[in-house]
Amino acid sequence: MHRIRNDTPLRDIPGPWLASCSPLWRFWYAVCKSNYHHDLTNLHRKYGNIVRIAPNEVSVWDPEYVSEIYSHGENVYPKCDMYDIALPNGFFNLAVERDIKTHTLGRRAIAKDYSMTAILKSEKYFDAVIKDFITALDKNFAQTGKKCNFTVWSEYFTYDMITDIVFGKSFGFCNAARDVEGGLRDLRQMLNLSPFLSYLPWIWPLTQLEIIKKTGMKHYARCMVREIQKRVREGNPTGRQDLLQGLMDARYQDGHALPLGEITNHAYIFVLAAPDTASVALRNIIINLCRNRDVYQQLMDSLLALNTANPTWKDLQNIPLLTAVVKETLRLHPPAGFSLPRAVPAGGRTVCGKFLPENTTIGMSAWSVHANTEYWGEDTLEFKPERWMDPNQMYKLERHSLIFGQGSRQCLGKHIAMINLVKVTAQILLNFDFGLLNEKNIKEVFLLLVVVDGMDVWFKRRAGGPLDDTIGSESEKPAAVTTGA
Ligand code: HEM
Repeated sequence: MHRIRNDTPLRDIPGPWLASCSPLWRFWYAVCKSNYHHDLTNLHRKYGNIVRIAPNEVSVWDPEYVSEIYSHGENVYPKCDMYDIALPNGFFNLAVERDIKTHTLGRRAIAKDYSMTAILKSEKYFDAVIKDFITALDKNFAQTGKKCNFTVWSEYFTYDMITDIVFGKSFGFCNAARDVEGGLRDLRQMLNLSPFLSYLPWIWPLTQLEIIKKTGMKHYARCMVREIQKRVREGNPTGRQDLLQGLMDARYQDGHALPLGEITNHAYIFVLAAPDTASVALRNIIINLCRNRDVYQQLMDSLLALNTANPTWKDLQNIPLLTAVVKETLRLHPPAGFSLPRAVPAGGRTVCGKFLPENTTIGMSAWSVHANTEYWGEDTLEFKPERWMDPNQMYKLERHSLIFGQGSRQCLGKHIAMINLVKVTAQILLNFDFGLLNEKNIKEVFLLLVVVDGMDVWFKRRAGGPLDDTIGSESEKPAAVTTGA
């Protein structure tokens, strides 16, 4: 232990003694206590801008280093070996590829389909999924008076949303009001295992055991493979340009198509990356609106002033507060709770005044970075959407926050997530009055992502809202919730 701690230039970097010589410190906080997102921030408060959190790993707190560690181009810090945990099938995997050149070429081959302009072409399909969600909330909760387990229902929505955009049809969780084919149960099982596997690397060989593969992802994997094989067999009868079609049409610079194994990996990653991140964001948006009724009221007034039951993305851009509420929620409760680890490039680097040799693992946690009062000011932990409406603050936030990561590995689905979160929030507000139940049961759990469990919500049709057929004359009411689909 003495040698692990001291036979390295990292010996001078402050941090807990146990962390400097064993992975057990992190295992205790990240796996056993499940509060690691806050524990890490407290470490930085105690030890400063750079902290040793494992024998070969440091965490950095100063937001100015975001552009150094998560950059574009030649100077990129590559992803570290923690990403090898994703089960390899031998084909390129966008989210876990560590080689910079391979990643750049692979991302370039598909990136055009994920720009804001490209994603907005699917707006009418998003509207249809949102409509299913609103109708299901109305039928199952507003009309019955039953409490809604919003932890689960927000996942139904985001799973429907991502399967619809990837495969051209949703898996129908909202309509069925249940976890179709056990896909969400599989995702949760995998999420529960992920800190354990990530922070105790010697456990990795176990992931190859048949029994773990089967319990973890059996149904989920079966659904993905079935949809892809069907597309290969039957072509694309609807002609809809969904993401799967985009992947099949995509070409590398030299003209070659993506092999099927690579397409499968992309589809897997999209359906893995979206439901948990976006659903936890939606839960936190609802919580913040319930706890900040002044902001809620301002938003309602602006939405009603639009005078339409089906505002488009473009209409909603006239309400900067709405996008600000979504971004502020993501800033205060970033779904990704782990510290986006990278490997220090060849030759080593000096960071926060400390020399780090090549291959040191280095990372920044969005939770810690966003909580840095020295950089952002004393009110950084307060819910203040207006900070996103001040051009100076917004510039700093867009550049140095880590909600979607930064640089060449920034989230590919950022626009999908933002459009859907903004639009679904608007529809929930327009259609329902709502509030939290049993607030003391709501808890955040660190599972690499920071999930929100135990969230119950009541919904009532909003008087005079699109679903309401008892109050107000026809002329006073906005049109019924129909979407462009
Ligand atoms: C609120 C929702 C979301 C959040 C907060 C989020 C957050 C992130 C973050 C922080 C990263 C960087 C990880 C790293 O650097 O290690 C990332 C990467 C990624 N995300 Fe998201 N994500 C969200 C939604 C989505 C959606 C809807 C998709 C679906 C297409 C998606 C696909 C990806 C992919 C493919 C990557 C890897 C990109 C690469 O390495 O080139 N994400 N996301």
